[in-house]
Amino acid sequence: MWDYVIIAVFTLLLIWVVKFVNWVWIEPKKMEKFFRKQGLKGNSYRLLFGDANEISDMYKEAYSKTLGLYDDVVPRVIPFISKTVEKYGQIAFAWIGPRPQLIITEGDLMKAVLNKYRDYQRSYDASNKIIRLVFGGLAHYEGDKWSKSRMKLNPAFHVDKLKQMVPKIQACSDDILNQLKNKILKDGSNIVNIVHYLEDYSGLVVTRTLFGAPFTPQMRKNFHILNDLTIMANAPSSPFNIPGLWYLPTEKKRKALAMEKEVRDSLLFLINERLKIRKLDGKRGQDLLDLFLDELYDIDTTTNNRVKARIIDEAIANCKMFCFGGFDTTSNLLVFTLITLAIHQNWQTLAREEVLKVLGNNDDITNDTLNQLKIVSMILYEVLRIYPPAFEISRVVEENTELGGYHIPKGILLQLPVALLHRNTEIWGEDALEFKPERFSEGILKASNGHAAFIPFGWGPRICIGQNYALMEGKIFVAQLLRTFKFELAPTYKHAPYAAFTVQPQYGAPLVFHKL
Ligand code: HEM
Repeated sequence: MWDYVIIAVFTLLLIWVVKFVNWVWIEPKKMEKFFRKQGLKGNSYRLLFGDANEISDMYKEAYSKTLGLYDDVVPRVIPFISKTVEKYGQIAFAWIGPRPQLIITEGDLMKAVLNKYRDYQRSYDASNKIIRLVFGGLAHYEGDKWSKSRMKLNPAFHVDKLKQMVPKIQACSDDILNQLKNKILKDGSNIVNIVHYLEDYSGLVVTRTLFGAPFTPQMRKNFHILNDLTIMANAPSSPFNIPGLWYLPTEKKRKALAMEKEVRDSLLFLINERLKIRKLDGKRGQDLLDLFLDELYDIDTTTNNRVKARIIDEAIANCKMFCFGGFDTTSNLLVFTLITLAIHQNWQTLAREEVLKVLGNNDDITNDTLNQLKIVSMILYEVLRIYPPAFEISRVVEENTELGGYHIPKGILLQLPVALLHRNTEIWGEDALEFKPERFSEGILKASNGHAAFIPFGWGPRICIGQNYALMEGKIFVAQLLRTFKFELAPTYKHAPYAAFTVQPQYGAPLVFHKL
């Protein structure tokens, strides 16, 4: 009997060892040979860690120094990717542990990948389990499930719906600007780190306009927890990328699950409150939260509890995703807009003149007046070009395929560094690294010399669902701020954009405000 047990254990161990050696050495080396045979270039695979140590060293080195105000931020934000492309060309391979990835910076290929959403899918499953705690719902669905869900949610961001939101968003922006004024009066100092105010602004806008809910301290905390989870997942040294590690009871895993539960419980409360109201007034289709719960209103009361639980679970996943999607991205677009306008005072003056001319003494902003703010739009576009909050987009190859004349096997991770495409001098011209909003004066296509190479919100069918909403939110805040304050960089400001999940200022954004 014991003989059989020993043989079984030994066989299992042997299978595991063979699989491990295959994963850690044979497969990566085979893949490297396959890539090189096709003329692709990249670092040689190094056992188990691949490029991980080099990536980690590069980040340490990049983050140890600050930049000059006019320096390019890419070598600091994505040091490994920018070096790899510099060394090996527009399509290069690299290693995340034993996992190969292809870095693609050629614009047409990037767009080809993003256009084919069934052939190249989101990489959340492939990345790590913490990411899955945040990225659920629409952003995580694939194929038909995604297209059905996207069709259902699109109306929440339709232009007519957005027009109706203008007064509500303006009210959010006024609330935040009042807080800023009060802080300056109370402290007697006009130096403020604007990051916290802009985070509150984007959290407030999402909570009020998409979920029709109050921005409670717990709601504010939810946005930050989701953000922290993505940073935890994305840390260059994160152990979560090692297969199997998630199943061990590590402290990091316990912490991540507890953080997610706090958000989940709070969103469940929000959903239950909405369901109570709907039961009383019977109305529906008011906002995004209603669209998440739509299916629940349609089913009859005899439907089994498992179906209801599934719908609520998906609504929570979507709430988390939209909280994450609409928070850090928009607030960092605004953070870098204010930093940039503080550096380029001439553009601040031009934008203020435009705002005062278009809005005059009217307190209320309308969709029409927003459309007339051409200079403000040009500035937001130029900031999105230089500091795209999502500085890279990734996909996984679903089936063996051909791309740009290369054979790419199933399962390969594709990295598409948006920030590098936005700096390509062949597309944008020799002044690509300079802040020049005037390049957008005749529209986006003209700015990129006819190349369609401006993709801060992604490209193709899975382009950001909230792009117009985010731009409107940004324009309203910038307009209201310019009517209220002049501002410049505080002497303590250090220019140090870095890659958390989005591009952020490493040491905050202290600005000096002068009331107009
Ligand atoms: C400046 C602000 C924003 C930027 C730069 C941005 C950027 C992006 C990008 C690049 C993608 C595509 C990612 C990919 O293809 O893998 C995306 C998708 C998405 N974004 Fe945004 N985003 C912003 C604001 C928002 C806002 C305000 C919301 C919602 C409130 C939002 C919700 C989403 C969602 C749900 C998706 C997934 C769409 C899908 O898969 O169909 N984003 N965003």
